[in-house]
Amino acid sequence: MGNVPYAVKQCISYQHLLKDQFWNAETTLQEQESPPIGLPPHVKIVEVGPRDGLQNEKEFVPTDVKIEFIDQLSDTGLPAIEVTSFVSSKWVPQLSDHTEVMQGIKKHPGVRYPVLTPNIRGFHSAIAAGATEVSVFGAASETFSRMNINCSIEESMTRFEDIIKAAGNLNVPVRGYVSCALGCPYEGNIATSKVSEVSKRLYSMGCYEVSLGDTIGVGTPGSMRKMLESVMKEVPVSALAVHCHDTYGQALANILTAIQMGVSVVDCSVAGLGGCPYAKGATGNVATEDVIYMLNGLGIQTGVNLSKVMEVGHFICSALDRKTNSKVAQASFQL
Ligand SMILES: CC(C)(COP(=O)([O-])OP(=O)([O-])OC[C@H]1O[C@@H](n2cnc3c(N)ncnc32)[C@H](O)[C@@H]1OP(=O)([O-])[O-])[C@@H](O)C(=O)NCCC(=O)NCCSC(=O)C[C@@](C)(O)CC(=O)[O-]
Repeated sequence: MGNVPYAVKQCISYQHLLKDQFWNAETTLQEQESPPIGLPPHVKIVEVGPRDGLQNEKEFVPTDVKIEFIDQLSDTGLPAIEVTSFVSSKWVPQLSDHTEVMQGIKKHPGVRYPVLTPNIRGFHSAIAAGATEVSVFGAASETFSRMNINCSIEESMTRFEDIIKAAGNLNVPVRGYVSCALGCPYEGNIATSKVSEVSKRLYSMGCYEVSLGDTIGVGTPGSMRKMLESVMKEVPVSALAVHCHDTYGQALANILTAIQMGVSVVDCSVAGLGGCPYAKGATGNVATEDVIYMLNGLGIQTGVNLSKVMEVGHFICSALDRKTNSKVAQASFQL
């Protein structure tokens, strides 16, 4: 017992040490001027917490909480924040306030605010609400496509073509998702050739970036490598992003594998929030805090302030009455 105050004191100073030395990208980068050979010097973080993170929440998250959440994220240095989805409110009731959220947030210059649009109706609603970037979301699994957007892969491509054409007329950039890139909740293994085929179609249609989703978090560094080798034959690596759920605890290892292969865009969700309503059992995305901590340690720049992201994670977890899924936040706030 006599040692407790001393141990606590040590822990507190340890936390300060962490805050000064590991949370801070500048300090880490000064010591390690460039990342190891073969790794990109900069990684773009796409924050999907307000959309992917919240879409599966059972209780409706008040609109003003969503707006405050996004406004706080805008102050962290994140270059892109996925705000909401212009989908059917019957399918995803949690995001039925898409217009109010889009119109309520303070848009920072230099931050992109993409929204999900499954069809031309969603695209028009998004533009009317002030969106200046949209994402279409397809899948490499036929069954998942039907369960998620109620149409075949082929039909989804026709819908996306309409969106991309309309977006082109308005100079609105379009991002593309390929779900089930490393496995499907209904079909199990998905052929890498199918992932590369759908990725190629989205890229050829005009998506400036294709995000490869491990929707149920079953991938491993081995399957990530195999899948990327196949996709990179069809789409330049500079146009690829990875979107890893952490169901099996493999997300950081999978992201590191992707980065080692030249991918420099990573989707993640603050506090590891999330899950897809049409992929039962899948847990949240990899936590933004954990990705930034890893990248800081590798000397890879993101431009994102880790301390500020952790504060936002604390805000949203308090609002949801939830424990964070970020290991970095758990370790840092344990006292
Ligand atoms: C695509 C639809 C709309 C087709 O849904 P549907 O039922 O086939 O469409 P419909 O045309 O028959 O319309 C049904 C109702 O929805 C309305 N509707 C139709 N379109 C819209 C729209 N845009 N906005 C608002 N309402 C819309 C339409 O007006 C109608 O209303 P009703 O007449 O019954 O009152 C539906 O299946 C849907 O909304 N799906 C969304 C599913 C979703 O958001 N899933 C989660 C995101 S994907 C994901 O999480 C994976 C990802 C991206 O993160 C990557 C990864 O991890 O892999």
